[in-house]
Amino acid sequence: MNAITLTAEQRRIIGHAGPSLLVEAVAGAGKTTTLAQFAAHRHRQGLPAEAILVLVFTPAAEQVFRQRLREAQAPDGIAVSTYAALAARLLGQWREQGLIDGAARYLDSPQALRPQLFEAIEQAAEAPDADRDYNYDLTHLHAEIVMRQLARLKGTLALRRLEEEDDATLADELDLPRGLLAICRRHERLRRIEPGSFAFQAAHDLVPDALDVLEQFGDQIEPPRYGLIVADEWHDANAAHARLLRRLAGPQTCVVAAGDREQVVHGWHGADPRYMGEAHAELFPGTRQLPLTASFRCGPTLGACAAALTGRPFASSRPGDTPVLLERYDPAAAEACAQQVAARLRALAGGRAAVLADCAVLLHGPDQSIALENQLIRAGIPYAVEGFDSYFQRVEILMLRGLLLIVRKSGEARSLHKAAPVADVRAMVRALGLFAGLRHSEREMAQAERSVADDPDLILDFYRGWLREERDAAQAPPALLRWRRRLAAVCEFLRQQADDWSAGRMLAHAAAELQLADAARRLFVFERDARAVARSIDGFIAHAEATGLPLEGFLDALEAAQRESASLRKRRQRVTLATARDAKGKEWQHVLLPYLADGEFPDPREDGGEERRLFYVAMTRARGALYLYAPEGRPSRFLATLQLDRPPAPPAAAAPADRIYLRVPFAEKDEARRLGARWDGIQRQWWIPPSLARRSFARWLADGEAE
Ligand SMILES: Nc1ncnc2c1ncn2[C@@H]1O[C@H](COP(=O)(O)OP(=O)(O)OP(=O)(O)O)[C@@H](O)[C@H]1O
Repeated sequence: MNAITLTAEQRRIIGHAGPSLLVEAVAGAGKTTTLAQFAAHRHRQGLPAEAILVLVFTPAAEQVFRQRLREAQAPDGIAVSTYAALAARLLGQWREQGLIDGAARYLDSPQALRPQLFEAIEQAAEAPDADRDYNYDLTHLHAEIVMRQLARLKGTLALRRLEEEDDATLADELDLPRGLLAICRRHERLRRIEPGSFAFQAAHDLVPDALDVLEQFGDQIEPPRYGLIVADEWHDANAAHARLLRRLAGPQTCVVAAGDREQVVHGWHGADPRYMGEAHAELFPGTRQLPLTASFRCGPTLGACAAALTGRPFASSRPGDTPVLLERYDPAAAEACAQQVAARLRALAGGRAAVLADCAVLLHGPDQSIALENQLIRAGIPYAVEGFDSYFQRVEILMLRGLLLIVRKSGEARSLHKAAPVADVRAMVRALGLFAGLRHSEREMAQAERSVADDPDLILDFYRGWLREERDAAQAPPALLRWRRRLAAVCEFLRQQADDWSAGRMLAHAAAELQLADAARRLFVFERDARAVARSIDGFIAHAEATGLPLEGFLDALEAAQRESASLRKRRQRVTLATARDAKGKEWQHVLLPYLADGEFPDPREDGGEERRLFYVAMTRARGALYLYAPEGRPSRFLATLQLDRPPAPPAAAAPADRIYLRVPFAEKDEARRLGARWDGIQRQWWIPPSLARRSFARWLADGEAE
């Protein structure tokens, strides 16, 4: 990238010398760029790289920040970390030093946490003071509710109060059932043996645990001290993040945070937009707020759409426009949307692969990728899948592929090795075992995978032996045993039809008989994940049906497509396929948003506000143009909000970069207005142009700014 010329606003931020600074700005206004330049500038002024810490929320944001640091020619030694990774590292160090107990087991997925969730539910149900009005179900849905509540209570630090306050008072205050709070308390007792000693930890425990240790053993621990801590995407901070940041900042630390309230997409873990305002100022008294007024990324037309969506002004300083184009597709035609997306990409690239590298197709969820990947493969368009697995490798698809391998009349025609790569055959064994709820040890599972990988025809033996045997009948729930028996019956039945039925028909039969959507619910704690899996299964079946191929032909086609996909994904210049959530902080010249249908985006089962913000994040990733794809008849309701039929936006006015912002208390706003100050709706601050005499506004300016 060419070196950028920093604006006066950016220079003012970078030159900030006080202890704490907060920047709020719309998408693409240069927050990350300016923070990276800030760090580079401090380093050039003599602050060692090791004294600088950059904190972000996701590995994807970490990647973006490192890139911006390189652009700012900052040294490699600057640490960029997620809060969770930092907390894990600190906990590890304290364990090594013997300050805290070393036994904590890390549970890396909601599924892995499920037994503990169920145990807490059971314990709470059996307690003498159990809430008679509460339903202590041992179901996936209930586990999800508990898990979400735990993440939120931890993120907001309300869980700590459970030890000190009684459930009834707290339940009233937090507007939660007393039974649910009691389960959360049980769970925390199972987990936290004593201060500094944890039986197990999930991702949402890491930051609150590190904070607890810091607060409880503060006198024995010397936390790492930094000269500068940079907090990007600060709008996603919850109370635990904010307190950890406060603890890490020593008296000499400069804390610089930036964010955009309209981009909060982590409400589920208690993200609190107040940290973009009054709560931040409470933690870091004397915080200075400085603005970045306009988006460098999104031109006026896209800016006007963003403003219409959010109800908040969106200024642009991009020299060119970012047009927004809407294409309709026929929802009755199976792959129409994916075909139109592929055609657009082909037209954009016009044979130049480099263009593709600056294009992204952003999805609401990974389950939407099947038709798209197939179209890209057919059209020979190189692509990369970011943040989720290509559909060939997803657990539900591996399970269906395993099922097809079981029911084919194998052995005679060719080896199974030809039907799928060895690594996939192993993964299929694991996926089948997962869906069937097999409780084999890791060692036994690995052995089964190895034998099937050595001789893939053994998949049949695996199925006959393990899937049908019932040696864990005593522990397995009866519904699961019934499901396994049904699976065995479906497989036997389908083996009889292998010569006559198409692969699509077989899969549709299996999905209906085995109620695969419900089976997915058994596996996933989060309803959202289970729904995505169910939709992905539907997508795969629709694809198989659309090919009309018999089983062997379909397996051949699948294998060829997978080979082609692997080779396309190896190319250097390729289109990015990602979810809107994973696209946060990134940008591309062309952004395509497919499947903007009613019921898809926004998903009516998700929080409406968060879905709108997710849509805002997705659309504001575009620099050059944004392409929207909506079905005829039932488009996403966000499209109407965008007011796409307004006349074209005028070219961007020059960046209002030279505004001088004032700190005017609410009671003095009329006085400021009378003197000529103007209101900036984005920054929610009063400002004056440089042409006005600053002396008249001195009381609202920082020291040194009034001259
Ligand atoms: N002074 C400048 N002149 C020109 N372009 C700039 C300038 N500062 C930043 N940019 C460009 O603006 C674009 C957006 O920058 P950046 O990603 O830092 O914005 P952001 O506010 O962090 O965005 P988001 O809110 O989406 O995370 C990038 O392409 C960046 O290179």
